[in-house]
Amino acid sequence: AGALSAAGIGGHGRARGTCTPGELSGELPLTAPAARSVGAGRVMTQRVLSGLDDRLLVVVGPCSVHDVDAALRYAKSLRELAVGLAEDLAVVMRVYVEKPRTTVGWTGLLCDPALDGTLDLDRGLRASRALMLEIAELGLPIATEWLSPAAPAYLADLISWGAIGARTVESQVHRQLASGLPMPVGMKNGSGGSLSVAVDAVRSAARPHAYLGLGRDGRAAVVRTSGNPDCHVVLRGATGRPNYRPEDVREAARLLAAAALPTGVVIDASHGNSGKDHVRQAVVAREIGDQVAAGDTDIRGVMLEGFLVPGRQEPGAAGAVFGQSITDACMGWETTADVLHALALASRRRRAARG
Ligand SMILES: C[C@@H](OP(=O)(O)O)C(=O)O
Ligand SMILES: [Mn+2]
Repeated sequence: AGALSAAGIGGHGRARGTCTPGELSGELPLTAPAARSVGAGRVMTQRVLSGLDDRLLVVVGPCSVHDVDAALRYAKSLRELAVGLAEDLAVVMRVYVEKPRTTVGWTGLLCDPALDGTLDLDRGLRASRALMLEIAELGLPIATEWLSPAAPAYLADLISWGAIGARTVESQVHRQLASGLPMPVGMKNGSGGSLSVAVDAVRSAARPHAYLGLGRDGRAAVVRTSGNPDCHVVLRGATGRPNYRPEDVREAARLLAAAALPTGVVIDASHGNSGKDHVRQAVVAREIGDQVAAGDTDIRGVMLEGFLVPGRQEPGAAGAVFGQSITDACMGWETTADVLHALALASRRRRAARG
């Protein structure tokens, strides 16, 4: 008999209560410094995405967080670099605690903090919120992908920019979720490369919705949303089909304009745009920088996957490498810093070209 049997549905699962969102916030409250960082990060991303702020948004960090010490070490280095480049770049750190898998695999810090399939979500929820709090208190805005519809109730107050991934961008559940979130949300193009599903997702998320959700008290709730006006498309390519080039940005702008939506996009230099090859990713990021320097104002931001050590390793590998991704391959710190300097120069050149 499954959990759903309690509801008379029958099924193969079983449910056991966990902390409510209110209880987790009570254990790990949003502090004033963290709230200031989150709020400033939301205003920054909204202003850059709308074009009010002419800098370039850079969403950068590891594909996934599996080791909180390594993530914090990275955050401290990134914060320092972000301050130095703040004239030209608006930097937000990827703190991805939920990982969508094409088939099966490790599902992230929130679901499997021990990296061993024990799926201790009680521990993962706390580890995720505690890490995000520490990073926000550094004054570094945080980006994350929203996967479980219940996750925002526990973590949204710490996030300045969200993503709906390529595997869930067609999901009405995720579009409804995004329509009520208090931060800009990037809609990745479909895993097969479809731009239109991302444009549809932006349109849907901009509208009010009502859905069955989770309240802070942990009870099921009817969630009513007003619509999120700060959603946008993220060009992340697809297998063998990169979409970061000028003609792709023009196509995205055409589809967005046809839907009476703002034409600004973020381009993900990783994933389908570089075949998850961290060496190729740096080349792609520089090419995107060239497009920015040439004056392309529809490119509002760039997503990069970078960590302390380049490449990737298997989860739980013997002799695990500190600061190396256990999901998609990432650029190392030095390469990421070089790319950020190049993107800052590109942003400066775009500003100069616009006079
Ligand atoms: C999950 C992945 O995003 P995408 O949905 O583009 O594969 C990522 O950002 O690590
Ligand atoms: Mn990734």
